[in-house]
Amino acid sequence: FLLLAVTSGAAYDEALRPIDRRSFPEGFVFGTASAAYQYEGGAMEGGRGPSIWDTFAHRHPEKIVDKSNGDVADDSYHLYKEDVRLMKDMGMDAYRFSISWTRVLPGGTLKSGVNIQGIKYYNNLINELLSKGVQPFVTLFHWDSPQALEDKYGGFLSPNIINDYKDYAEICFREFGDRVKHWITFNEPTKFCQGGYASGTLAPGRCSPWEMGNCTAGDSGREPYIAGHHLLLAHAATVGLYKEKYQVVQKGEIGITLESEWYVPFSGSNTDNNAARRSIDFELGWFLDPLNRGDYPQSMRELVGNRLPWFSKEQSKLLKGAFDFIGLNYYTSSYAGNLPASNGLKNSYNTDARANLTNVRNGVPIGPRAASPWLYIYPRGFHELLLYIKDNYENPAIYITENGVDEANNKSLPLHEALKDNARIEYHHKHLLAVMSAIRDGANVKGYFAWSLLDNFEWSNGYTVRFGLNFVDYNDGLKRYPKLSASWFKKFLKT
Ligand SMILES: OC[C@@H]1[C@@H](O)[C@H](O)[C@@H](O)c2nnnn21
Repeated sequence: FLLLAVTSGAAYDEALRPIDRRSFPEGFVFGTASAAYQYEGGAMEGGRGPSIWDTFAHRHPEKIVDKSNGDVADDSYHLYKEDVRLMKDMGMDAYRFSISWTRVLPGGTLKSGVNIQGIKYYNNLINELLSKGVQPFVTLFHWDSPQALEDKYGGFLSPNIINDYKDYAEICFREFGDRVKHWITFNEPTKFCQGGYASGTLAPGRCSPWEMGNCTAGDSGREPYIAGHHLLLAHAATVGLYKEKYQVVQKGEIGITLESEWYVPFSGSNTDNNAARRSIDFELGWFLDPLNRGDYPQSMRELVGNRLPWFSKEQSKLLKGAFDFIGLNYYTSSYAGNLPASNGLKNSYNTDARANLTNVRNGVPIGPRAASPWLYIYPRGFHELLLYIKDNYENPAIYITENGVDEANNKSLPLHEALKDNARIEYHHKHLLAVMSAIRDGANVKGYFAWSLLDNFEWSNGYTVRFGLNFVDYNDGLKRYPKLSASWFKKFLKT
């Protein structure tokens, strides 16, 4: 027992104990994840309307490292059957994908008309998945709001988005809910609000003049919180609709995908410990506190003050417990040090937490760095984060909806070399061990989705990094080639 206790405690760090799916609870779901704008392509095909990402990538190619966009991406709009074959071949139980709001409602609103070709595409994808025994996990919003609503009333900056989002969700419940039993309302609201409205590095690319995003408009100290507030109200309204009108008949479950890093205090000082806690509050608690207890974290109330909107009593009630599960995306961890409150700081979500975040302490990185500059490999953080959620948020049911690592898109590497992604095998192995040890410590984790099935359009990094278990040859018809990690998962999942 002692040996088990020792290995289970630090297994994800040291000994890479051999594991397979039988190391996880019966019924634990394994899958891969994707997103519409990053995979589908067919941006102007099949009646699809423009999203804010179409506008952002075309209007600001300078904001994308290789000036690329998602017009074609992996062309899953045409190649989805090949994608399903790959996941089936790995032995995956499920596939998490997102629906493009503007492929279903090109003008964003119900009144502007439903695009039958869009409904047809998603029916084809869902039916193909089910025919191969793969469960669909559907994200309704993965950052690609309708441009028409951005133009009409500023998208998530307006409360009008609440009803328009709810109408869009209801179309999806009605058209696909007989076969889709796992719904995710939003993907990573923190990243969407921070990237879209504080730093301006993601669509719609709004920020204050002093931020790095070189934006033409925005207010980094207010707009992230306004957008996040309306997103939470849209989530609550949609969960209420699903539970009232669809869940009893369709017998599905609904949740939201949140993301968080783990934060290690830079030093053992109290001020650094508090900075680490504030960092989690501003990243995870921003959305998980309202869902758990009906209001934002105390630290946000104190530090953001009158820039942080209030919930009415009724809204708090609608929000509290508005989920059957929490989707959690984990990739990396950082050191957090206290950032003394100084008058010189201009209001921005990016500095409101008063934390100085770094990945290196005294010259030593927290872990090996992947291709993306923000991704340092620290599996221990996954274990700590899962236990933190268990202990501070009443142990909610959790699906790991994304976990993964990237390598650089090295165009001079011959194909057979590019497929040797041993670093990705080690990453997933160590992070799966971290999940196992968290489950052993009582965390209620129900599934794990690797990001990502395929190499894809990586937002501001374009196609310069590769996150896929399967290689996509962008120079030869977007052909897919399983990397070594795909074979590793095939063995891991084989029973
Ligand atoms: O950066 C890799 C991936 C993106 O490709 C996903 O779209 C996004 O949900 C995410 N969140 N954290 N990391 N990721």
